[in-house]
Amino acid sequence: MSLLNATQVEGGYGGMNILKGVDMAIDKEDIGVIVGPNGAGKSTMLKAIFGLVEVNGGDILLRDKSIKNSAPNKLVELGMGFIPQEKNIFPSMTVEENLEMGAYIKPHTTKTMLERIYSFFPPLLEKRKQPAGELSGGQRQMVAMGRALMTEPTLLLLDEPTAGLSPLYMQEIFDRIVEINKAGVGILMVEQNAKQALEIATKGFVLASGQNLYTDTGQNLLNDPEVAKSFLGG
Ligand SMILES: Nc1ncnc2c1ncn2[C@@H]1O[C@H](COP(=O)(O)OP(=O)(O)OP(=O)(O)O)[C@@H](O)[C@H]1O
Repeated sequence: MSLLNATQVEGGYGGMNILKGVDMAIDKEDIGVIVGPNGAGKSTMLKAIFGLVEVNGGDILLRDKSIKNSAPNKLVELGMGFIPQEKNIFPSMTVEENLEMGAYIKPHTTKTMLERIYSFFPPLLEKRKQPAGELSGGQRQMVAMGRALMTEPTLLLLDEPTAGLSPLYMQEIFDRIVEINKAGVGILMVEQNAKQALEIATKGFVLASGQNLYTDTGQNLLNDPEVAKSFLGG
């Protein structure tokens, strides 16, 4: 049984299908990375899984049950977390308030979860009383990830977690993602920093024009000359 099994997903905006039959399966042990050119439908696929984009065809199963077109709040209750690329923190609230907001469906676990989040992201403990908007880009991304982890998801969806970060912070975020995965959370993320992301990917998906072009382990995609030439900058 896959944690997530999306088959032949069609969907998009206003009746127009951006996704034209996309397949994607993720297990608990997996770090799945979606790469591909601008406009390929990478973000649209994540949003379709999280109920933010209408799915018109195919199916999306979470632990063998269809969640197609389920509302995001229901999906959070079922163990899914989603971190959008933009506006993923409340800048005027403190780091800790941001994290506490994440625990809304399980308020009784707040204290334990805060401790767990601070162990994943030590810099956040130090800055817990500061407004999140004052933090560096990498630390703000940690707040966004921490907030999503407060509900103890089993599947975490991340839309370009390293966008706009320096190479050092990028690697730090990827390292944290590996640790979160090792703690038992399946990962599916969209990345523009394709090479570095595929390094940690157990599964890589190259999307183009709303379709799967290549699906393989991250390492095999990195070693594939065709993929390297067309999608990884040679
Ligand atoms: N809210 C929306 N309404 C209508 N069309 C949209 C909307 N969001 C995205 N699109 C269109 O859907 C297509 C796929 O967009 P998507 O954001 O999924 O691409 P992507 O592969 O994530 O690329 P990028 O790296 O540019 O974000 C694009 O043609 C885009 O213009």
